[in-house]
Amino acid sequence: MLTPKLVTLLTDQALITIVVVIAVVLVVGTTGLVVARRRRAELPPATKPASVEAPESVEPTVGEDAEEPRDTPTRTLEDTELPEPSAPTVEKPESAQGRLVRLRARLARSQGSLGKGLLALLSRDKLDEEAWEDIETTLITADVGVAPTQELVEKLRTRMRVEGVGAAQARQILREELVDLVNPSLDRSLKVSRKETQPAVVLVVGVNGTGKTTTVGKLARVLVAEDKHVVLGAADTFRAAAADQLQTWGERVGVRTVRGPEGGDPASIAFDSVKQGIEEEADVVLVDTAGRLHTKTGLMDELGKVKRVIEKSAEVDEVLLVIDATTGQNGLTQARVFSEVIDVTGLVLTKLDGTAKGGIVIAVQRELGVPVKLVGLGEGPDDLAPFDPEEFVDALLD
Ligand SMILES: Nc1nc2c(ncn2[C@@H]2O[C@H](COP(=O)(O)OP(=O)(O)OP(=O)(O)O)[C@@H](O)[C@H]2O)c(=O)[nH]1
Repeated sequence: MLTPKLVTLLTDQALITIVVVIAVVLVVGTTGLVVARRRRAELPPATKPASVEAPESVEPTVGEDAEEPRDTPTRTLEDTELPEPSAPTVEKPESAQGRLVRLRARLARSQGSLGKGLLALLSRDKLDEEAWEDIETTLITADVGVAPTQELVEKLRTRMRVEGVGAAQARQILREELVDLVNPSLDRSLKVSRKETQPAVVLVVGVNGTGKTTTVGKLARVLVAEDKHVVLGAADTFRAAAADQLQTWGERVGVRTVRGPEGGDPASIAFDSVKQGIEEEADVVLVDTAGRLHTKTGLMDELGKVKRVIEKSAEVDEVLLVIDATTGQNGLTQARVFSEVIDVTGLVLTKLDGTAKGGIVIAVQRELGVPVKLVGLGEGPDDLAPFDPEEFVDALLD
């Protein structure tokens, strides 16, 4: 029989046992939970599958780009080549010596028929009246002009009579007389040297289309090849593209172009370009002008103003008149008008490569009393050369 004392003792033991069991269960359970949490925290992050199936290609529909997208999986950073930063390339213009040799050959090619024609006629065994008439016609056809032709024929007649005939003799006499006619005593040097505090200023004038802008560009190259510091003035505000054209010429040889608004005042641009030249301590400022020949008074007003405005800050050292050699008598008439409105100091004969009428050199010098200083012999950037009478005549006779 259980005594009350025994019952109390049993109950106490049972209670202790229950408490111990609960405590053990609690401790084991908590430890399990903590370990499980830690394990989960230590697991690596979920990775993508090693290969992903490319989606089936789908034809692009309206509004989608039909080309392969730029960011396809095959494009990696390594295949993308970065472009080299492009530095502006400045050209080195051809030296004077190089261009003279090359252009002499071109001159000989274009003018050969004049020289060879004359030589063939003069070398005839019998120089009768008909032969002399043919010589005259050849000279007139080559634009030598009537008065210089008669002068030359007269001298040739006398010398051939006195000194005798024969091919070698004829060549020598013709060479001497032609050189004399082109007048080697004229000063053909270009005034392009800086003075004490000022750059030299060259104004380039002439009828539109004769090659003024091209000549300014080519002349800049001649001067850069001589290590001169050049500034260009785009005072041809009449033809919209002229300033761009000039700037392009300048950029090719690292020369600055001063320009103004389209249709702006040419005199103010000419002034600004000279001011820029003074500031930069340039050797020479080349000013391109518009060539429209509206009326003589209009032309006089415009060119006169350009010159006067420049002269507020610097002297104008050269006024170069550009004449297109292919325009013959017409070109001469236009040149006369220009020389009446402004004091021309030198002539530039362009497009001599495009005509066999090199006699224009003689005619135009006679007509205007001004020396040909430069000749244009092609559209290439270095196709401009100083004019040399002996070289010119030798090229005719080669
Ligand atoms: N074959 C040849 N073409 C030339 C020569 N000089 C200039 N030209 C060409 O003649 C054309 C007219 O030249 P430009 O320099 O634009 O003439 P521009 O006198 O400035 O004309 P405007 O600005 O309208 O007054 C261009 O196509 C030139 O390439 C040359 O010596 N030989």
